Amino acid sequence: MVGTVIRVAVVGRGAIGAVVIGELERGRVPGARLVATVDLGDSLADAIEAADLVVECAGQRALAEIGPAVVDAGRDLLVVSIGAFTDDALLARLRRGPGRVHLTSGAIGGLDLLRAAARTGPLEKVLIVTTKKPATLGVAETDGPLEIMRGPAREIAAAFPRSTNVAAAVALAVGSFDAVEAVVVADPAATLTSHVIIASGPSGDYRFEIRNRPSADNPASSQVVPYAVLSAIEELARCAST
Ligand SMILES: NC(=O)C1=CN([C@@H]2O[C@H](COP(=O)(O)OP(=O)(O)OC[C@H]3O[C@@H](n4cnc5c(N)ncnc54)[C@H](OP(=O)(O)O)[C@@H]3O)[C@@H](O)[C@H]2O)C=CC1
Ligand SMILES: O=C([O-])CC(=O)C(=O)O
Repeated sequence: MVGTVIRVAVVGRGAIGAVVIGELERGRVPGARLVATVDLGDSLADAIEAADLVVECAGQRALAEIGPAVVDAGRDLLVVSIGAFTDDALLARLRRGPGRVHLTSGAIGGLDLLRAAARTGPLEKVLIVTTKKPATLGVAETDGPLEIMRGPAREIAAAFPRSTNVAAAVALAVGSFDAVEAVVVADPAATLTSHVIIASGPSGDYRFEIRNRPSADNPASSQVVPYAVLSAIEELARCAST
């Protein structure tokens, strides 16, 4: 299979999708070729037919709508809107395949270490605190940092579908949506979006602090996210060709 090029379809042409599409069009991902892009109203069936890999950049509701058709057709699916998997049935449905489901690391990192730590035994504590500007979270202006919501990652990722997919990514890495506590903070001074992840367990104590520049096109999404998607596509292309 050396020299295989994977054919990529991108669903969603918003802040994340547009950058992914542009970089693929410019040939910046070795081993991958853009064959289709899909926005609301376009034919998903044609894109699935043309592609080996479908990249979802369209939101949690869109993932639930398009995911089954993608994997049923035997196409691989790279998921950005991971918070949709607060619905256990959706994740189980997609994992039935035959297409495979892959997740982007998105706006955060450290998921590999958290996954390893969770294998050493139950983690005593896993916390993710996300801080964004109030308008970005869709809440009223605040005078200073204000905690908007705290709860299990399952509730938070569903309550803020455009802003806390990272809580779901942490939950999937450690294997529990209910053991991960997530907090959303609105802060008018948050010119950078921050995600602080704290965990402890038998293998040690962990603390990651991520401070991302928001996308100019959609401040709810961090600028780095499409580049995480592109890295994942490159890795999948490398795997397909060896
Ligand atoms: N894993 C992570 O770390 C992160 C995940 N995300 C997730 O990524 C999603 C996309 O982010 P972003 O690009 O910034 O959002 P945008 O709102 O900028 O773009 C989403 C695009 O998808 C389109 N769309 C909606 N439904 C469908 C559908 N059924 N089929 C095809 N296209 C559709 C929208 O069209 P229209 O505008 O017409 O509705 C819009 O153009 C977010 O909603 C969020 O859930 C975001 C950041 C980080
Ligand atoms: O881009 C980010 O910083 C995180 C985000 O919106 C999400 O997890 O949905």
